[in-house]
Amino acid sequence: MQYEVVLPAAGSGKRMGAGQNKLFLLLANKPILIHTLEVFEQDENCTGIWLAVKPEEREFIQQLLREYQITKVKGLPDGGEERQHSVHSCIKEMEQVEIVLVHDAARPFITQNIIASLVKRAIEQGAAIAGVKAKDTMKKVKDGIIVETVDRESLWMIQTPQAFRYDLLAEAEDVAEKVGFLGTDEAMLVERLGYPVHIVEASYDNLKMTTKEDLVLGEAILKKRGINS
Ligand SMILES: Nc1ccn([C@@H]2O[C@H](COP(=O)(O)OP(=O)(O)OP(=O)(O)O)[C@@H](O)[C@H]2O)c(=O)n1
Ligand SMILES: C[C@](O)(CO)[C@H](O)COP(=O)(O)O
Repeated sequence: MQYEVVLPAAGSGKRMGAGQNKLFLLLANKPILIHTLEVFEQDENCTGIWLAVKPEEREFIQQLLREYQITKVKGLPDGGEERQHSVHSCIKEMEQVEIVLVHDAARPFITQNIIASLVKRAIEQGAAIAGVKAKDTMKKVKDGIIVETVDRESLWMIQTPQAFRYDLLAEAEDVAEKVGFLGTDEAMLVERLGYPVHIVEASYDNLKMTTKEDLVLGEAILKKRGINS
């Protein structure tokens, strides 16, 4: 059940509006980035971590890794213009492993149980991603007017981790780069190859820290887990 994980951490946090990389913001007095890293550092099945970082932030992040005794990081490749490029830079640098997970560094509430379910399914099926069923009615809108209500029963809100056989994801990333296809998650790149991607039900707590409101929710999730500011 071993795997290596790619954590894209080279974003700009525009929607957070913090004026800095949102991963450096504190939740319960610890950087968001460290919360996420500690889940994988403490997972015995994780044999390596790859962090895509902004060059100008590399030294600060390396300092954080030392301060919080994160020992599994194998590389800190340069992030790219888009999230997909940041992930691809890690995939190109790492050596072939059986299973690779891609997980947003901005999702600090992931649990080892969900990770284990994803890795197991990826070993069985080749590709498996985290998600939760849509709770709200979803509609397509054009020019401010509803054009379609989408059947909610078939809708899932997709998260990370996304787990793949390494060679499958590497091929999908290479093909996407070659044809100039840009997706919002890794599964899209594998789907377009015609390969079935399986869903694993995760948790509504597996939030991505995106806007300021998420920080309040994040503190509440940590408090629920007995981790207080
Ligand atoms: N070029 C990019 C863009 C995003 N990310 C990472 O991908 C994850 C999910 O992206 P998102 O939540 O969109 O982060 P940002 O791009 O920083 O946010 P925004 O879109 O609000 O600027 C984050 O951990 C972010 O650091 C990355 O490594 N490289
Ligand atoms: C990969 C992802 O987290 C799945 O929901 C999401 O697409 C990332 O989007 P972002 O805009 O790059 O945060």
